Amino acid sequence: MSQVRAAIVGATGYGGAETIRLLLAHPHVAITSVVSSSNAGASIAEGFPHLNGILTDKLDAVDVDLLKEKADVVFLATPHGISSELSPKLLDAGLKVIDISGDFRLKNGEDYEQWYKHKPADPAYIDKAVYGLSEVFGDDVKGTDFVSNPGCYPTATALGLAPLAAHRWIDPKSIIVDAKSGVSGAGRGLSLTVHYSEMNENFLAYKVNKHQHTPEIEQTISRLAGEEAVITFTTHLVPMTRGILSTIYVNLKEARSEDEIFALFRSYYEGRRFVRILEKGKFPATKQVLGSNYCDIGLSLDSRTGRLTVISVIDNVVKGAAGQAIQNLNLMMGWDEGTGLAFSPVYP
Ligand SMILES: NC(=O)C1=CN([C@@H]2O[C@H](COP(=O)(O)OP(=O)(O)OC[C@H]3O[C@@H](n4cnc5c(N)ncnc54)[C@H](OP(=O)(O)O)[C@@H]3O)[C@@H](O)[C@H]2O)C=CC1
Ligand SMILES: CC(=O)N[C@@H](CCC(=O)OP(=O)(O)O)C(=O)O
Repeated sequence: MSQVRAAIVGATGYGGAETIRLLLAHPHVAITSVVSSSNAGASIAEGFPHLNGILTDKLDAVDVDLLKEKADVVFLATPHGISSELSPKLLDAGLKVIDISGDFRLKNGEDYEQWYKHKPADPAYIDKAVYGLSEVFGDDVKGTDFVSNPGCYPTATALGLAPLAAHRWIDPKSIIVDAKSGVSGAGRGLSLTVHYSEMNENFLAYKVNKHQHTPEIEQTISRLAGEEAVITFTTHLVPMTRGILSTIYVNLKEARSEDEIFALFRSYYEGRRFVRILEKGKFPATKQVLGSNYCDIGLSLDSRTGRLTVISVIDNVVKGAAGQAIQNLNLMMGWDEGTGLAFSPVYP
């Protein structure tokens, strides 16, 4: 099989660097361009010494004609508001695009403007973008040229709710999500919040009732449940580098046993190797998925309140970004979805 040529725009950020790390181990992909808007001409290894002797290519400038010449598929790991302009040009040039940013996730441009505070993309391209929550909408991804990769919190949260929503077992207006992330979720750029002495031995809630992932989770759950979902969603920063733990509370529409709920999750994710449903009474820790594409889910039905608690963990830069992006490339290309991703989590 000839190699697919991949370019990474935003290669000097955390999402881009992780895409590089994972693609270097992919048997059917060759990295042919790493792109920077601010540092073209420098070696990628200059800013990322872990790549010394592995990938030392010079960074290319952002240039659609050059990308057309050098690549078949472009991963965009850029801040919001860049892909909305760049993706249409790349698609028009005949390239495949996997957008790791949030620019094409929301189907309603007004929602995007309200939550992301950027101008929405051209509606024709928003329509074209396939939302790539791989285990849930993977069939839509097959054969497409344009994937909008889900956000990190929405990946952990929606995977924890999808079987219940798709089978209409839950009240989609009763969902409360309490989610925590490591600081790499905020990217490589510096800010006071992620400063070591501010974050070390600290734990805080942020963007309360204002997080841009709220409408994305609602969009997915509404689509699956066939009725409008409204969620309460609170995000927290934890002093660790990687990992998301999403604790989800939800009311069932009708009484169900815990065994029925476990059976539903196991059958929904049957054959999907990256979602692991834990045994009854076990709950996941972020460390058990560190550096991997797994999403581990624990469940508990509280017989006292009748409420279900779902706990879902991912590595934000792998399953929450680069790993799922590559899983989506595999689906786009008709390869096994686990190609290049079949490694164990890092432990300890
Ligand atoms: N970190 C995470 O866990 C996750 C991130 N994401 C999303 O992925 C995207 C990237 O995030 P992350 O890697 O964390 O962010 P970073 O801040 O670490 O990296 C973003 C990179 O984008 C590049 N960039 C900035 N401006 C432009 C521009 N005008 N044109 C092209 N490239 C530009 C910068 O590199 P340079 O100056 O060299 O061009 C920078 O290194 C974001 O949209 C984020 O929301 C999604 C899921 C998880
Ligand atoms: C810890 C942290 O700051 N996380 C980021 C997640 C950003 C991300 O990955 O999501 P988007 O692609 O939608 O920006 C946040 O909460 O905004």
